[in-house]
Amino acid sequence: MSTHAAPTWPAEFAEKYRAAGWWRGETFGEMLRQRAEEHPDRVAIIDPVAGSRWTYADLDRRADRLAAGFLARGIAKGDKVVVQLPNIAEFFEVIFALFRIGALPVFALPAHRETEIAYFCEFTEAVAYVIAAEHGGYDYRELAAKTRAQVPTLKHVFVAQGDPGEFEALAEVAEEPVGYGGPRPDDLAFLQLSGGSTGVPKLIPRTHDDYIYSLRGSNEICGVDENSVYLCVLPAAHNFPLSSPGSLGMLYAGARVVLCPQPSPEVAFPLIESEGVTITGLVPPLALLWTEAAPGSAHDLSTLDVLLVGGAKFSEEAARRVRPALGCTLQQVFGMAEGLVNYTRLDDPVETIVTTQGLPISPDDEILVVDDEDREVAPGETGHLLTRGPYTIRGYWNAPEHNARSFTEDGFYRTGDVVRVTETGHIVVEGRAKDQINRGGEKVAAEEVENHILAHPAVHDANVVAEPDPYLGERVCAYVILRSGAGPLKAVAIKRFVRERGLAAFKVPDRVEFVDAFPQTGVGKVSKKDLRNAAARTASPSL
Ligand SMILES: O=C(O)c1cccc(O)c1O
Repeated sequence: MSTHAAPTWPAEFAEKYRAAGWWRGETFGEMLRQRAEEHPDRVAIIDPVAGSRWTYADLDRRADRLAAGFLARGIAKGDKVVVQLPNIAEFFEVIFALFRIGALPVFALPAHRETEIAYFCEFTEAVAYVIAAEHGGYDYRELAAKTRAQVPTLKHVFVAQGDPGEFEALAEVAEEPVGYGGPRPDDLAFLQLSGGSTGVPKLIPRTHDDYIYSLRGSNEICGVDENSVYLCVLPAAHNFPLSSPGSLGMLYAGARVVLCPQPSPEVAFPLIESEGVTITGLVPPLALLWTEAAPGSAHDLSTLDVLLVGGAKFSEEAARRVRPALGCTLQQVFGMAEGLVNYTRLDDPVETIVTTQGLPISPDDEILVVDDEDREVAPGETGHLLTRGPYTIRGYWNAPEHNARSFTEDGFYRTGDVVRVTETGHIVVEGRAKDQINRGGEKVAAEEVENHILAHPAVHDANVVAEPDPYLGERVCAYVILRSGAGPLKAVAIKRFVRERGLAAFKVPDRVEFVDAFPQTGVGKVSKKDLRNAAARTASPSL
């Protein structure tokens, strides 16, 4: 059955999820077609910068025409297309065009640079790359030129917005729609990025059936209906704003998405007022900022019903301030692009909302909390979270060795999170076992950053750990041992070196400390725990 380059659900699980009604045989392409037939004139996407308000009929027609243009350029079912776009309406036009023909978007973030983009393109043998000409003061055409020179499979670069330069403008690609055989519901819909803890990012294969179920489940839990208006504040391709319940949840419900070009209260609050936004999702640092700004704001935020906060730990004190400041219900969300998503429920008692990360979406989400030997801990005890279910992957794309470590033999995903489950079944995140820094919701794999620092000719060894930050929660701290004989080096030289290797800015160490040796554990391994403690002791109170 499977043509996936990744493990998928065993037949008996697939049958169970279909019989339970979780997988309903829907695809994204058909879903949009249905919505456009049901309510063609309802507004689907608002892009305030471009001034566009696309109805469901508009989005449907655009996706069809672009799909035809992609097909005419030889982009076919199963092909990979790296999509790196800011929060603009074309993001949806592109991904629905790809969904329709069964080509797979690979969701890059605007913050990714040469190293990441070249890796995504090479690893997936991408045939096309979609960018905006410029965004946030950065020229993506230069990035595309470098990437194309490096990746032979990459035949097309499409520029969705701005001067295309040497590349093809997306607006020129559209053609009269043609017939095409779309994907099946159990085919892959796209590749999402893992927060990961390994040297290179892992790719997460999601199917139409499984992802659409997570949208339907999220919509129900978050009270989304056709009157909802979602403000997409975080980068649109991120799993959280895409699906929890996110933009795709809105399109599933026949609701409305307002694209926010920038997350500051100065930009977001006027949009909440003018568009009557009812629901949005933020990472904790932004939730803090909004909570501080709202009481003094002249803007009417009264339409806002629900604020989802997730991506990193949200402190109880900050959580308590959300309703008084913003006048809306807080919903904590603890999710992962690999699948499992937990929400506090809208009618949970306040104490539950401010102290837990909620309950899974599905009755068929299986949760295990285990010790270091994979034995279940006693109820209420803290341990490693393992999970399996109707929208949690059974393996990363093309990564058999990594999969053997990240999944148990019976298909549970090792999340790397350390949790406990309360008597009511609510999950409380207590920490993590994976070697990762959670920088305000952006997950940074320590090993990936260490590898880049190690490439510096003067560096003998490097260890990267999290240090506390009052705003981001955590930031990236690198401990570096220089080679004997290497001249003195400044911290900025390491930072610049890493940045110039073409790494997303959020991965560049915030602090670099030079040391003569690393603390060791009893068995002589580097003690990251001691390094984290040292970093915490010496961290400056703010950036
Ligand atoms: O990846 C995440 O952090 C995340 C957070 C909230 C909701 C999600 O779906 C997520 O994937």
